[in-house]
Amino acid sequence: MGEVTVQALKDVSFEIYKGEFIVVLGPSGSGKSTMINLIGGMDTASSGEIYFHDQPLHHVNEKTLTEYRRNAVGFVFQFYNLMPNLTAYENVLLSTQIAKNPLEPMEVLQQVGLGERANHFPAQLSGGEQQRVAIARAVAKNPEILLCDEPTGALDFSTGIQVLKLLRDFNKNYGKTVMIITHNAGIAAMADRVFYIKDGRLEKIQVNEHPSEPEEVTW
Ligand SMILES: Nc1ncnc2c1ncn2[C@@H]1O[C@H](COP(=O)(O)OP(=O)(O)OP(=O)(O)O)[C@@H](O)[C@H]1O
Repeated sequence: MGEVTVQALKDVSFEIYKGEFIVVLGPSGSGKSTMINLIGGMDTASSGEIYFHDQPLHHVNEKTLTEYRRNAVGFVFQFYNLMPNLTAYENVLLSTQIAKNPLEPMEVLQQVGLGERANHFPAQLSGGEQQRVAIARAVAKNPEILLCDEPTGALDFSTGIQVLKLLRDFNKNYGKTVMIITHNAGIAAMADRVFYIKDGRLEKIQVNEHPSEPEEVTW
């Protein structure tokens, strides 16, 4: 930034395995979003290496990154980012139209409990319902990795637990990798592994031998 150099991540090195449920915890500004954006191919690192299976994501062109994002990655954001002028169904449908091996949009909407609300626009849905549409949209692409940036940050406790349950179901039922970044230490109990980020460094990785069920999580 002008004369100031901000190093968002430093010496960070780790592997994520297929089907893991990872929670990344850290204070504001510690580098969590930067990490998830690098893994999701939304940002490129100024140095270092990132691989998805054997495919490098560093030093690749925008077309390769676009294909990677399109086929391998689903994103869930804190503030849903739904298209306001499309219905719930159309929001999900749109993402399946660019994916290689998508799931049936209506089936996924039913799985998140919104089959009856498919023809409603985002403004006609509550925050929790909008987040469920956003999860359906990400899941319907059938990605290998689901990256979630503060997915429960704007929700009340019980709606947050419902959303965590959906993310956990996707992880368990489809064997997909889920990574959640959050300030909320309570969510860490659900993870197979917890990454603690501080000042751009990966301070510690904690392994949970017995991850909690979403219903047991509290904050
Ligand atoms: N585009 C950018 N230009 C300059 N600095 C940036 C940029 N993006 C992030 N940073 C800085 O990099 C550091 C890490 O930011 P990042 O957004 O990854 O943190 P975070 O842990 O996700 O924070 P929060 O929980 O508040 O979202 C911060 O110091 C931030 O100010």
